[in-house]
Amino acid sequence: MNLNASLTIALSKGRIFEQTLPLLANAGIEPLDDPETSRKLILETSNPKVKFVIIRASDVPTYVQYGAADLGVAGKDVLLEHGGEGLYEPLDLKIARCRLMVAGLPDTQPPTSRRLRIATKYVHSAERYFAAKGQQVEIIKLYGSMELAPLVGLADLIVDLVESGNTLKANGLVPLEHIADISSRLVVNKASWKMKHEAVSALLTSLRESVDGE
Ligand SMILES: Nc1ncnc2c1ncn2[C@@H]1O[C@H](COP(=O)(O)OP(=O)(O)OP(=O)(O)O)[C@@H](O)[C@H]1O
Ligand SMILES: O=P(O)(O)OC[C@H]1O[C@H](OP(=O)(O)OP(=O)(O)O)[C@H](O)[C@@H]1O
Repeated sequence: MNLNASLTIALSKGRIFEQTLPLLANAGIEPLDDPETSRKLILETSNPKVKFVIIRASDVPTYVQYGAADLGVAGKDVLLEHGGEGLYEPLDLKIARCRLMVAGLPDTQPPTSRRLRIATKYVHSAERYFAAKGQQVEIIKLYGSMELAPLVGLADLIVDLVESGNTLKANGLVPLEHIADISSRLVVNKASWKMKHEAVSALLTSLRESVDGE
């Protein structure tokens, strides 16, 4: 792909990097270093006009919103929390698919003397979900290992991602309510969309062809 402008793409290590790589490779973009072994945070690629910045999954929308990256790949869960300000979300890459769910111990009863406590990393999504149901809850913000919270009495329920269900099962929890289907999306900085439209469109077209299997 012959680009007329340079592009910076924000990616997170792990499943998003691994699953985005084949799509970018179809567009002729391959990293010159492996982020799993290199400590570099800026990776050059086989296309001299394209570089990757390697950041935390939940930081991707922020980098793209402020134009520190032109594009990024972020889970819909992360985008729902961020709110999407300053971003376009033109393509569902259909990778890193899972569900955002309410889960808990199988026999969970709503408490009578206090609000239901929900432990989650997804504070905004959980607030919106329970508010829409007209249920008053207390949200407890955690940064990981949500599955532990009901086991040690920190919360009644959790809101977390479920794929195979193995993590819930291993901890004696069950999925209870489905909040949203999640997959990763290509996000584009609104200014880059205008100023670098030709380059962004070329990449978008190529990624769309890969996703649709054309
Ligand atoms: N078990 C899973 N199966 C499929 N997709 C998942 C799963 N867990 C997370 N995802 C998706 O992949 C994205 C990246 O997840 P990853 O585990 O790499 O980052 P994280 O550890 O959740 O984020 P951070 O480092 O910012 O805390 C998530 O935002 C979500 O959209
Ligand atoms: O239904 P499952 O297939 O078991 O997947 C669900 C698990 O996957 C995610 O964690 P992940 O493995 O990404 O670890 P993390 O805490 O580093 O995000 C999520 O937070 C769940 O714990």
